[in-house]
Amino acid sequence: MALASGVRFAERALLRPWALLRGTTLGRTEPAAGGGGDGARRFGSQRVLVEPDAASGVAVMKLRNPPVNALSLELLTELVISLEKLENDKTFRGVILTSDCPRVFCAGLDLTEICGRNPAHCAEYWKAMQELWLRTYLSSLVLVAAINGACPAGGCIIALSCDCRVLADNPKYRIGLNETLLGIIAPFWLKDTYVNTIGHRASEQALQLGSLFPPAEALQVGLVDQVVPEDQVQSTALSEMARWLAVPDHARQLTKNMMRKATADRLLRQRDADTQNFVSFVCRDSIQKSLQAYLEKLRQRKG
Ligand SMILES: CCCCCCCCCCCC/C=C/CC(=O)SCCNC(=O)CCNC(=O)[C@H](O)C(C)(C)COP(=O)(O)OP(=O)(O)OC[C@H]1O[C@@H](n2cnc3c(N)ncnc32)[C@H](O)[C@@H]1OP(=O)(O)O
Repeated sequence: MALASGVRFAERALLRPWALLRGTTLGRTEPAAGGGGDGARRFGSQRVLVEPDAASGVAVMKLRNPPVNALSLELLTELVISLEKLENDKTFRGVILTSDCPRVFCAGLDLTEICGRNPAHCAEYWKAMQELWLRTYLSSLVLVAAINGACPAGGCIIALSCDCRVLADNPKYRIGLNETLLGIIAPFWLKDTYVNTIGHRASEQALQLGSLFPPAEALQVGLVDQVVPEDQVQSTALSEMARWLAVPDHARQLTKNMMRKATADRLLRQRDADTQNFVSFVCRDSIQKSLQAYLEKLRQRKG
């Protein structure tokens, strides 16, 4: 079959996610509100709600890890498994990724997963983060991010791994990689994803400054493809999806692979070294202190 052998190669190289699954409730299926037939049944897990529409071949995947969809190990694992499930079901050609939590798309890494944790836990956590990025970045499905809330750091990376981004026009919904402001450094594959999206000079500035862009600026710099009123985010994401699905799958998939494979391969070639770098970096006393102070500031800052 003509379908990207490169995509398959990369997919084979990925970890099986099942080993990561702890205390999740994946596979549960329930009728969607008001729904009847198979196409209206939703499935998912505790932290990821999937609303599939078999007729259109599009599923809406909602992150629901309140209060801020921080990427806990469980959420990362459930996202990988839900995506894999949709990829293996040939009924589906596209996924709209959005948030079920008000005002926040995704707050990025769950800092409690790397603060005061032992190196083994940090390593397990980072491998799950790599896995989610590889899966989304190389997904054979069309992925559209319907960004209906704040989208810093790891949240931004999930959105950038999609094929297209629609952001709600609310000045509080800022998007970008703010790692430097936490005293940490974006690893090379986050940097590569940024550069591939907005170019080298804009990334150089934004990464060093830890810039979080409000909607108009995010559109201008190319971090998102559309900015629309909040109540039009889903409908616009669906229109974008239709545009992408109008292209024959095999041609689109091969082209996506051609554009993204080299970037993904860079991580695949040095996954263990990247994990070791991450662990030794975040386990430093000075970095732990910065992260603790940042978390404390977040907890004290309300509203
Ligand atoms: C020299 C060699 C080097 C080689 C090194 C290579 C390796 C480098 C390693 C570095 C890794 C880099 C990767 C980083 C990616 C990341 O994702 S880091 C995470 C960054 N995230 C953020 O900065 C977001 C922080 N959160 C917010 O700004 C806000 O919460 C919000 C805008 C998302 C939402 O605001 P609001 O609705 O007002 O909610 P809050 O009241 O702020 O928060 C509610 C609640 O949630 C807790 N919380 C928020 N974010 C996080 C988080 N990311 N993790 C954990 N918990 C979070 C917050 O503390 C509140 O908790 P309480 O209710 O007070 O308990």
